[in-house]
Amino acid sequence: MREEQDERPTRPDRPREKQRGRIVTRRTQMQTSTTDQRLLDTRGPSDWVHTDPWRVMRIQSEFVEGFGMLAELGPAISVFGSARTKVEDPMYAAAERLGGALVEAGYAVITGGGPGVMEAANKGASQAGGVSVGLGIELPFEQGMNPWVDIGLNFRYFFARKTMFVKYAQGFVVLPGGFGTFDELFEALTLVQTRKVTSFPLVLIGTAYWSGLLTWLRETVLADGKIKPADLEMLHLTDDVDEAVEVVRAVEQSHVPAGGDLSVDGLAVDGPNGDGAGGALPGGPPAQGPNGGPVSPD
Ligand SMILES: C/C(=C\CNc1ncnc2c1ncn2[C@@H]1O[C@H](COP(=O)(O)O)[C@@H](O)[C@H]1O)CO
Repeated sequence: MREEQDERPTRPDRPREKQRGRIVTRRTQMQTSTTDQRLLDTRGPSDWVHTDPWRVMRIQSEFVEGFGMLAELGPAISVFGSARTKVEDPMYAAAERLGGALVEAGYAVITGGGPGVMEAANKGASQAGGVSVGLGIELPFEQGMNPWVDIGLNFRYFFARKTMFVKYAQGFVVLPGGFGTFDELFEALTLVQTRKVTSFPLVLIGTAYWSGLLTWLRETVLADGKIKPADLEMLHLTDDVDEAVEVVRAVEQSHVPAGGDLSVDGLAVDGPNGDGAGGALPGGPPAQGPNGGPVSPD
């Protein structure tokens, strides 16, 4: 290995010095060991592996591996939902159908790689002959990847994993879930609302499950002025797996920014009340961009 630390020739008018990159050291600050020696000498204390600078390297490696694995994935949709959904639950069957339908529509399916809805969506995707991706997370109660993940990567850090869900997907479809699912949904909502991502459909499957949340968002959060009417239009609510896939396709093919008018090619992307308004919420306002107009990509 090449030595990064050069000792400069001594000049009578200057103290001896060593240079490490752009750092110059002299007198007591000059290290006598070389970089290679310090790297290869394993006899020192190992506390450094628990320090933040070292963690930064591990975090960086998660981004590098994630980007490397997913960069050539092609169009994909991230599917979220409860890790606790049982095989007998109708939502398991819905997630399985969704995985297959997304593959038939030309998408890879990305999940958290765990049990429940994740497993079902991976199963549907894999059995349909598509690309079934699992982005697992290290948890205290380790579960391992579900058996239907065909390409998997395990993460230590939630935030690195969450970047992959957004960066390599064209949209999210979210089935009933708990805190983990809410976290993923609300992160996406924030990213769309703040226009960090554009043309990003967010579809909720399960009207009975999600209606209470949507009512609260409209009657409390919106009524209290904490969000704008158009913010609610980012969400599309349905019970129909095929409609969920159509919403995703319509947004992607039209490249209409998320939150924009989703009426495309005669497909009125509709709320559950079938009023053709394009809004997700019963009685919600008609679809338009967050500021009443289209959103320009960065
Ligand atoms: C809690 C159980 C298993 C945990 N295993 C998980 N594996 C992978 N991803 C997970 C897991 N648990 C949560 N997630 C992520 O959050 C979402 C689901 O969370 P929820 O609270 O269950 O809604 C999911 O989309 C994952 O990304 C039980 O067996």
